[in-house]
Amino acid sequence: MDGHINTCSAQLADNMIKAINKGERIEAKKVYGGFAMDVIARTAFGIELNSQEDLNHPFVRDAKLLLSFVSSDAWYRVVLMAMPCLMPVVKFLLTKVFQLQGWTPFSQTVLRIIQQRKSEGKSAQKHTDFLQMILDYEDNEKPENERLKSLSEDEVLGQATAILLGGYETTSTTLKFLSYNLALHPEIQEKVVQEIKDQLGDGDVTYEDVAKLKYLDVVNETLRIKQTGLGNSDNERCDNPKGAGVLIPIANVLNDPEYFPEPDKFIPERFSDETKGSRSPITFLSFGFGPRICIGMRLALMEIKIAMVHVLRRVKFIKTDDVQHSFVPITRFLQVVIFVYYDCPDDSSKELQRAESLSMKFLGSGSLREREDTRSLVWSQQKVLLQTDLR
Ligand code: HEM
Repeated sequence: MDGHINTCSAQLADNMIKAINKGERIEAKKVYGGFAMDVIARTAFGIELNSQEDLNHPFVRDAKLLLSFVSSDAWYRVVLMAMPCLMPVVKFLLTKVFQLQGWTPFSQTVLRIIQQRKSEGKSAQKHTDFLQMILDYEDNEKPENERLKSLSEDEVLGQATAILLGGYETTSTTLKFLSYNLALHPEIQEKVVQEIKDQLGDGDVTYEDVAKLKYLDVVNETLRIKQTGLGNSDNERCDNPKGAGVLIPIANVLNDPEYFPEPDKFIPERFSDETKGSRSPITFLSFGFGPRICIGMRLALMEIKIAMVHVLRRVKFIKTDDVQHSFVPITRFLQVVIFVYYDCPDDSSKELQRAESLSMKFLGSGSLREREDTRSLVWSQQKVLLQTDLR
């Protein structure tokens, strides 16, 4: 898998160099979005593409359509957040009237790949992607009673879609803000570059190499200061009313001075082994916590770090005040008006109760604009134009 990520990262760095040679600024979300799409296409579906250059590839086109359809600005998500009781009406409209336009082309693409893999028979096992891993459950040669339950086509499709939806926006937005923060803090950028020089050679970056890059945990500080997720949930352990949505605004925990002194400052050393060890692990909620923690966390961190190594070996991010703010839809603000908060039963873990009380502290104060969760939604809309140069 790290081989696929290295290939995409090298493409990413090449594309940045092309922009630099043309004297252009780099629109961070565009290049990192292309990169995240390429990594998902290769690691999850075994499709080799360079969407950073070829936006017309059918996989990219279908995936982008689906992503726009399920985006958190979508009208039906806002309606459902405010009025979950309207679920049957929205479901009817989406399936019968609007025909799930975004969903159909993507699911057809994935179903085509599944059929092709099935027609390849045993030789399909040469594919090393996520889709093949879940398809292989069906080919399990163990005795029937020891066999893992094989997944239906719909389930395979559902899992594949979850990977696309979970891995695209989050990873590309994190890379966008990481680059932005490194541009704002040249001394931190140089420390990262020095660590890469000291710890690694020039070639591809392996999983083991990534573990050597301690200071590159600057990624975690980026996730803390400009978190990409709005909330997390632990439905299994909490006693929610049937049908209730659960969102824990993680931003207030990540910005609580009790755990992260001077929270508005960008200080990667907060994530050094010593400092990290002195905090409860639940204070870092960027990937969630507990049984529903992000399943893509390790992949995301590896992907982001490998990308940064390839880019920072060749490219320098330069400080500029020119960050453009694009239009923030009103739906984004509406979304944060409603939170259905859960009531933890007494037997839930202490950590969860702690997170709850931190969240309540936050929820009880401030105007809508000051609320951290609103800030995180606005941040994810920001367009960042990076000023770069050859290193
Ligand atoms: C920086 C990148 C990422 C961040 C910040 C992030 C964050 C999160 C968060 C906060 C959750 C919710 C956890 C909860 O409900 O408690 C989540 C769930 C999830 N993430 Fe990620 N994620 C990232 C990357 C990825 C990637 C690369 C993938 C897939 C390859 C992925 C797949 C998923 C899936 C499938 C879930 C749902 C898990 C479940 O409900 O059991 N994520 N992620």
